[in-house]
Formats: sequence, C-alpha cells, structure tokens
Amino acid sequence: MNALPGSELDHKATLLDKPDFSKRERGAAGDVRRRPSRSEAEAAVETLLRWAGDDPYRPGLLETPGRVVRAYEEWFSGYRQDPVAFLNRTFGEVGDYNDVVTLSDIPFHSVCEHHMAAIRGVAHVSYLPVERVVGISKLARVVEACARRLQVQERLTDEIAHAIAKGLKPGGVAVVLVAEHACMTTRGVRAHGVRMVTRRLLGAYRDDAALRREFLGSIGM
Ligand SMILES: Nc1nc2c(ncn2[C@@H]2O[C@H](COP(=O)(O)OP(=O)(O)OP(=O)(O)O)[C@@H](O)[C@H]2O)c(=O)[nH]1
Ligand SMILES: [Zn+2]
Repeated sequence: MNALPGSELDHKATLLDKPDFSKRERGAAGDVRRRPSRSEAEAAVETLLRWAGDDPYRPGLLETPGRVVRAYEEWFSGYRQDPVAFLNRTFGEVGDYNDVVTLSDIPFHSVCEHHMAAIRGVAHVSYLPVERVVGISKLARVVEACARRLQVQERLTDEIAHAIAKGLKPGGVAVVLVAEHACMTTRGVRAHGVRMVTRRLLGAYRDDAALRREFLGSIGM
C-alpha cells in the first residue's frame, strides 16, 4: 500500500493554524490582536449575567465568572494544542500487521461556532498504516485537540482526517462523526434527539469501495 499522495497530506490552512488578526482594526472590545486578560474575560461573563437579568453580586453568583472562564479554558484547550504533534511517536515494529486500525465510539465534546453551544458525540476513526503505527490513545487526543475549539461539524471532521493524514502518512484515513448539537436540541427548532452524521474519507477509503464498506460496516453504518 502506498502512502497518500502529497496533495492529500497537505495540512490545509484552517483554524487549526493560528488566527491571523494582523489586518483587523480595533473592535468594540478593544484591540482584537491582544488576547484579553482573565479578569477581562470574567468581566464579560459578569456583563452577561447582568444582561440575563440577575445580580452578579448575590452570593450564589459571586464566583460564577471565574468558574465560567475556567470551564471555557477547558472547552477551548484545543487552541493551545497541535493535533499533529500527538502523532510524532510512532511504532515501527508491529510484526506482519498491515491492515486497517479502527477506533470506534471515541467520545468528544466541542463548541458550536454559531451559538457557542455544546456539540457532543462520538468519533469513529480508521487508518491504513504504511510503516507508521501510533499508540491508539493518540488518535483520541487528535480528536480532542481538534474538537476543543469553536467548530462546525463538517470542518471538525475534515481537520481530524487531515491531521492524521499529515502525522502518519497512511494509505488512507476515514473519520465519521455522529453528534448532537445543543443549539438545535435545546433552543431554536428544539429538535430533540436529532444527530448529525459527517464523514471524511481520504486515500484508500475513498478509492476502494470494499474497504469503505468494511469500515462503515464495522461502525454499524
Ligand atoms: N452545517 C452545520 N450547521 C450547523 C452546525 N452547528 C450549527 N449549525 C447551524 O447553523 C445555522 C445558523 O443559522 P442562523 O440562521 O445564522 O442562526 P439562528 O437564527 O440561530 O438559526 P436557528 O438555529 O434555526 O434558530 C443553524 O441552522 C444551525 O443549526 C454545524 O456544525 N454544521
Ligand atoms: Zn449552533
């Protein structure tokens, strides 16, 4: 099996790269090129609490801005991670094994970039190794690093697939995400139980119908 051709390995310029603020002017919140301080972020939460109609100085809410900022620090931890870097430590020695590796039902949590509401779901990830095999936890770490940012599901799917393609240079990569968007289930159209399914198939998974069927079958699709 040959590795994916170069064009597919190119890590596309997406939000996984650092945002380019250089051409922006000052926005309502000040100079957008400067990362706001923690206390500025907490003040923004306090404003939201007041806007909601509550009193941010009542005892139950006093520590809420600090908690919210710490929570968002976790939900946005992906901005401080390079997903491809998790794939640097590969194993060369896997005996005669030269077939697909699939990890199914990797839970993930992301944040919808339209409403900043939760996206919760599972990722199914598969790759066809060409010499480079990685510890399976690293695939889950790639999913996590891509998910813990503001996302739309289509781009999240694409970024996971391309990070694995770049890091492992495999014969193919397949990523399927099945997720529920809180912006659609808890507000707006309030369509409870709706799940969005997206997939990104690269290399052999895209070109070889039998391999694709086998993968989709193995994850119950
Ligand atoms: N394709 C795609 N759409 C998404 C995703 N997350 C949220 N959306 C949708 O993005 C759209 C944003 O539409 P807008 O009309 O700008 O926002 P809105 O007025 O809040 O829309 P409603 O949710 O219909 O109330 C909505 O249809 C959401 O359901 C995603 O990951 N992928
Ligand atoms: Zn949304």
